[in-house]
Formats: sequence, structure tokens, C-alpha cells
Amino acid sequence: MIELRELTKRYGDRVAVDGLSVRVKPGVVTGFLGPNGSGKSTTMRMILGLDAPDHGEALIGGVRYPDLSWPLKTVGALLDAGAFHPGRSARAHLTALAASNDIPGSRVEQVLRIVGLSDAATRRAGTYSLGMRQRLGVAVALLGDPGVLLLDEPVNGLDPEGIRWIRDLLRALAAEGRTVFVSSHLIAEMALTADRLVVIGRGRLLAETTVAELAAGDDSLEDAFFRLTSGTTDYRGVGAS
Ligand SMILES: Nc1ncnc2c1ncn2[C@@H]1O[C@H](COP(=O)(O)OP(=O)(O)OP(=O)(O)O)[C@@H](O)[C@H]1O
Repeated sequence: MIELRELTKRYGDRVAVDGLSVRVKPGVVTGFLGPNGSGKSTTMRMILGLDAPDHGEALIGGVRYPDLSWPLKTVGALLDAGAFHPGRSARAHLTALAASNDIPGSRVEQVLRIVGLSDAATRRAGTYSLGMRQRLGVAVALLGDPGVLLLDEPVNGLDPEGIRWIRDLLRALAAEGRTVFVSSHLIAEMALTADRLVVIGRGRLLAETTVAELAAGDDSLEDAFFRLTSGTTDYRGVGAS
């Protein structure tokens, strides 16, 4: 369970996250949706203790991230697919992380298998494609066998096979009873992946609902999303005609 209580973050006079109160439940995939700049990444960074809230708090299983004894065993995160030492192999990277987080070395081979990198485990991460780096990021998130998973835009830049792989994996992890919170600005992808949706605009909660409920009142889920978020962006294009 992830619980956000009046979570608020300001950058200068801009409010990036504005009094956000949400409960993200275990056993289902919860999609975190909002237009560009609506505060999704900032919220995730606060849950992970990478940014400090100006007000409110983010709790994982009732505990603030900085107070967790072994964070990787409680919450796994995928924020930035490129964040690996390019000269290190996937296996070396995971082995070092396991050693410093009280995780048995045998778990490294397990997660390499889960993400399909066993055969590429000795290659330097710098030679990996975007899809392989994303898989290594997922391996890191799963290393501590955590009950809570947080993924920020995990399908960005992936090919259709990679997108389907992430989707199936997230659904399987939720079916095991884990809390899975995944951000995206792609409503169509979320419709296929998520059971529940948290929608924000300008850092504020716009809807906390199921995919089915949100789609019910409009012609499509996309229409429902545009209706909810219209007026919450600072940019607007004009039609081609
Ligand atoms: N370090 C920072 N300094 C100043 N402003 C920031 C910083 N990080 C985020 N912001 C601002 O906070 C707001 C929310 O940004 P955030 O990246 O959380 O949104 P997002 O929903 O993740 O967007 P996207 O979908 O484009 O990734 C934006 O207006 C952004 O410009």
C-alpha cells in the first residue's frame, strides 16, 4: 500500500504537486496519469525520498521512505533507464547492489532470468539497447523482491514487444499481491495495463477510479481523459485544418 497525504511540492512560485491525497492498493496495477508537467515524476520522487515535500507525506506500508531499514526489500523503482555505469555488466551491477542491500547473491540470477537478460548478463551496460537498459532497470526494481513497485513511464521508447512484456510483467506482479504504481501520459496503454487509475492535472487529483468507470461516461477512455484534464495544461496546439 502507498498512501499520499496532502502531498505538496513547490518549485519557486510554481506548485508542482498540490495537496495530493491518494491510496494505492495492493493486488492491482494502478495507472498514474496526467498531461506533461502535471506532477507525476515529482510525486514519485517524493515517495522515494528523492525530493522532500513542502507539506504532507508519502508512506509506503505506513513508513516514510527515509525510515525504511532496507528500502530495496520494500519498494522497487524504475525512474531512469539510463542510470547505469556504462562499463559495468548487468550481473556486476546487480551483484554489487545485492551485496550492499542484504540481498542473497542467488537472487541476481533469478531477476536476470525474469527480465530475460541471462544471456547478456556479462555484457557492459553501455552496449545495451534502450529496451535492454529498461529490462536491467526492472531487474534492479525486482532485486529485493519488494511488495511495492513504482515505475515512471516504463514503456517510453520501447518497441511493441517490449511494451507488451512490461504490461504482462506488471499484471503478473500485481496478481502476486504486490502494489504496482505506474505513471504514463499514454491513456491507451494504461487502458490495457491498469485496473485502477489516479488522474492528476496541475498537481491536483482529478479522479481516482477504475478504467471501466472512467470510460463509462464518455465515447472512449481518451475522451474521458481529455475532458478531465482540459484546462490543466499550459500549452495548446491548433488543429491542422
Ligand atoms: N527540479 C525542478 N525545478 C523546477 N521545476 C521543476 C523541477 N522538477 C519539476 N518541475 C516542474 O514541476 C512541474 C511538474 O513536473 P513533473 O516532471 O513532476 O511532471 P510530469 O507529470 O512527470 O511530466 P512529464 O509527463 O512531462 O514527465 C512542471 O511544471 C515542472 O516544470
